[in-house]
Amino acid sequence: MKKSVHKFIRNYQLLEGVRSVLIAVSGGPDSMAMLDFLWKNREWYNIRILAAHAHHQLREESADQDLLTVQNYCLEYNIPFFSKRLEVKEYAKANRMSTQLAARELRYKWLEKLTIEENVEALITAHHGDDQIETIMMKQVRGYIPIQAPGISVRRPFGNGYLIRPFLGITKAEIENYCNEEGILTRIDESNFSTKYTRNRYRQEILPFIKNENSQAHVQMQRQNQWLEDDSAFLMKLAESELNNILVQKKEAHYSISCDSFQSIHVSLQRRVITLILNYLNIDNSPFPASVHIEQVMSLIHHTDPSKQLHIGAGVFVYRDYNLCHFSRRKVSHETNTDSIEELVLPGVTKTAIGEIHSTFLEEDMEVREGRNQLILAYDEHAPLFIRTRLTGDRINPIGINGTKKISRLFIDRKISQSLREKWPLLLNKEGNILWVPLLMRARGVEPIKEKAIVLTMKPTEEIINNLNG
Ligand SMILES: Nc1ncnc2c1ncn2[C@@H]1O[C@H](COP(=O)(O)OP(=O)(O)OP(=O)(O)O)[C@@H](O)[C@H]1O
Repeated sequence: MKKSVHKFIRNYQLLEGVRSVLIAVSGGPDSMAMLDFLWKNREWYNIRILAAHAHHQLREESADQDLLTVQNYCLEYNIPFFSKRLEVKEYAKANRMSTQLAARELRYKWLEKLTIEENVEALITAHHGDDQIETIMMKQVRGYIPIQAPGISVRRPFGNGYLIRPFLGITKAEIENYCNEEGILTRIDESNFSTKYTRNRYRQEILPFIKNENSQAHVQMQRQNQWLEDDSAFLMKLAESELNNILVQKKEAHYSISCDSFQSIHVSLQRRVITLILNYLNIDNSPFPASVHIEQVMSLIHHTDPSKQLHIGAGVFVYRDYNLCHFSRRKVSHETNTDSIEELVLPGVTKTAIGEIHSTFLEEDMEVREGRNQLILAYDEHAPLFIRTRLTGDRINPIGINGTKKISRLFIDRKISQSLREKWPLLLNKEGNILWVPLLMRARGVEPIKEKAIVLTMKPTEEIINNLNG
């Protein structure tokens, strides 16, 4: 293991020009091994070592033990040690996110501040080769924009310096062996075993299969990821200069490009140009665009349909005007309009003809009961969400029934009046699939993924309640 890590650090020149590092230590075997390894090799690399531990105040007793484990090691070797109690629960509540996400966000914010204050060139985390495999597999399955590398970066800009991961070339088993051999005291994170978290399911189900096929899969994936990262960085640079060539107009919330010029560049750069523009317009950094948005814009530009306007999400609209393609950010109305498609406000309240749809992020202790008036779904898979009224040919894959059902048939079966049928909201996901006809039917296969799930609740008007009861 020691040899592999030295080789990895040398090959990627991870500590070149680095004089001091801050190691993020949770108390688990990975980061304790990192602390021990770099401490014992500090003279070889000529680096100053500092350590930091974030106390998330979640599982109080065990979190105190985590802190003590790291603190004791640092005391023993006289390593400068920093720790902070982070208000994770409050932050999660205020930002309507899971406690896991909140802990990560707060931790990285604090660590970034520390690296700047302590004037260190690098933050070091102990992500390893197994983490790399899990991350790549999760991204492949869940979906990501394949113009970037899917895995964990060996090095990326962070604070005034870099975030570095020297263990990406070795496995968890190698790290555990190292801890045993060196007699390092470590803590076990119980949450690593719960199948409630997506990553743990991959760790338990997918990882053993891959390792059985090729015990060096982590080395392969690490290399592939690095090559993809280098290729993407190069192509993105090219796309930036192509964008300048095809740009006809650029205003604060508006970009116009020439379709002819766009079509003359390579398809690989076309996708990147669209991504660049959509990202420039995405001021609040919501998780967007998705690859499906890029495909939609590509087809808008290639197959001229002048009447077509795309609503990408985050208030960004794309439309054509002869040889021009316009990208424009507008304010999204919070009330639905019967003849257009609107993005659902997340989290928030959207008024519809039959009542209000309340959307919130799922909290750990929230009581929810899925039914016709409530839907829970995975944010990453489905958002942005849209609502619109029915169109001819609309169908849903109902839960509990094989095959699809016509929305028009559903309205007839449930004796919804003709005038209400025209106003009834339908909920669609980013791919345009109908997920929910509020109060009437849910689609199959929209089970929540606990990491970041949205709860949608329809609060119908009195009139609708009476109508449905009657
Ligand atoms: N409480 C903590 N305090 C300091 N560092 C931590 C803490 N928890 C995790 N880390 C650092 O982050 C690394 C990754 O840990 P883990 O996989 O649990 O975190 P994560 O939330 O998935 O992080 P990431 O978003 O970086 O993948 C650890 O090896 C360690 O270096």
